[in-house]
Amino acid sequence: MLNAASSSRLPWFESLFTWMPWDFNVALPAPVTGLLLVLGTLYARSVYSGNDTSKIYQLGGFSIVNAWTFFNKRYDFLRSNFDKTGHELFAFKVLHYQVVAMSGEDARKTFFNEKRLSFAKGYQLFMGGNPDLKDIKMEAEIEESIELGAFIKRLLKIFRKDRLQDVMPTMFADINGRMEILGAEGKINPFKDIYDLVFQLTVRMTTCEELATDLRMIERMNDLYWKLEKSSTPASLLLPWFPSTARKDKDEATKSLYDILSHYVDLRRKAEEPNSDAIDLLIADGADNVTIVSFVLNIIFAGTVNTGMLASWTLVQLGVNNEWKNKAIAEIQNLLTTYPTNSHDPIHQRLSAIPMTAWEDEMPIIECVTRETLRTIGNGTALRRNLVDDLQVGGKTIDKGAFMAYNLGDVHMNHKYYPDPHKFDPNRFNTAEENSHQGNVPFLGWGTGRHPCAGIKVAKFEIKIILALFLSCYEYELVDPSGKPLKRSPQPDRNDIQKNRPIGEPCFLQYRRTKE
Ligand code: HEM
Repeated sequence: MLNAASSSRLPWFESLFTWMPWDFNVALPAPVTGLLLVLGTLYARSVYSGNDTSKIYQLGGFSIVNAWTFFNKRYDFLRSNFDKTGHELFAFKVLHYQVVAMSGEDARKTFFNEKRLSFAKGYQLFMGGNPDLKDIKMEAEIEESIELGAFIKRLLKIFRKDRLQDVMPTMFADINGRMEILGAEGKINPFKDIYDLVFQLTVRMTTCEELATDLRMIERMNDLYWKLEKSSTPASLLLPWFPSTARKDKDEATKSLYDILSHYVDLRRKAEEPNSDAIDLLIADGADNVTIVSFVLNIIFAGTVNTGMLASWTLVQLGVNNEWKNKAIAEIQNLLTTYPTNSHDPIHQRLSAIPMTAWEDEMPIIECVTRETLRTIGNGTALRRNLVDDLQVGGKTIDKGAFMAYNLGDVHMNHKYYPDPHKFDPNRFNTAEENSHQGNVPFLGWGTGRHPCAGIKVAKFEIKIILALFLSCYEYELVDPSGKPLKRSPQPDRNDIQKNRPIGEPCFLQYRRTKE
């Protein structure tokens, strides 16, 4: 018989199973509780035991616990174990997979520069959320380097400077359209509304006019991406063969996204006149539907997640830093004066007359602000897989097949490189300051070494045009859910591996339109 006195819950034990596909959240009889306490103690003892100093420090513990914390509390798991062990490398098991967590300068250099490490295989297992047509058996196996190379070649073609210049007025019109819906004053949640806007802009740049103007279809696609994110649980990623609900949701969402995009590709194939939209360019290159859809799905994922995150956080930071907000506004005003148009035109049209070169090279203030924002929030974990036998790091050997994890916070939150690292201070990146450090301060927000971000130009461009229009047309401040102004920006949830949203209650931008 179970009653309140004879049963209890063990939070740590429940936590082992919250990632499993079945519900284990039940009250336990006392004898079971006792047994679990013994097991729990054994587990705790074994966590840091039995290490050979010539080898990489091996964490003990149940691999299932490591799996759970590595997925759900990744940042805390890595940082706390570096602190506890005092080692620059430590290894642990996630199920039967060996993972080596790395920190320090030597490890960083190997991690980002060693050509025998696989980028794609690193992310495949431990990062979900992106649509993968292989899940629905719709992609041919191609050698990774060829596949990645072809992907980046297409990406650079779609995002060429002249294409961005051409599409700029339409993008400004898209942003303006959304702003008109917002009305003269109100409150938005940047982590929803700015994400949605970035999603729409990315669809605009990577698909075709027919889809980019169908807001209901864009919303449907956005919902499907959310479904993908939610279904990226440890169980669905580590046990893809297990028929969990999450796995089913993931496959269904991928299939629906495939069907939607494939429909638009067919539509463009049948069009009488080809145009210069991205899908038409890909068709003209001879790509089949699976290749086009796979490409577009991945770009929308890469584009929306990171760009949405950075655009939202930059607006949040400026919402509590008036000094930098005013400097950014002055920079935009200055560009409007340098590239004059009819001052009676609506502001979005005047901004779209600024040439691409100016967006890239003539906005040093906004560059510093976004870079500092990225430093303070860009603390995700980069992943690789070792494909060779004898990879040496710091005199220790990393086994063939092992996964490797490097958290960007190792640099971005490091007092050695960035004193008072939690302080938001764009001055760290003004050119004179950077020169005084002789370029020795590493910055990993856009990656480095063999896999630097291929979308950096387009991401920066999108963020700048959103900021330019928002800052030019609205007065705004950061407020809590009750509308009370916030003095400080919230902290990002560094364990939120998908989107880095704020910890705690949501924050809002309370705005008032001041210009048309
Ligand atoms: C604010 C926005 C963005 C940020 C902060 C960002 C950040 C990064 C980082 C840190 C890496 C390196 C990861 C690693 O070494 O493991 C990376 C790589 C990459 N990013 Fe971005 N990214 C952003 C936007 C984009 C966009 C918009 C695209 C595409 C449209 C994109 C495409 C890529 C690709 C393809 C790679 C891999 C490059 C390669 O393997 O050589 N990114 N990004």
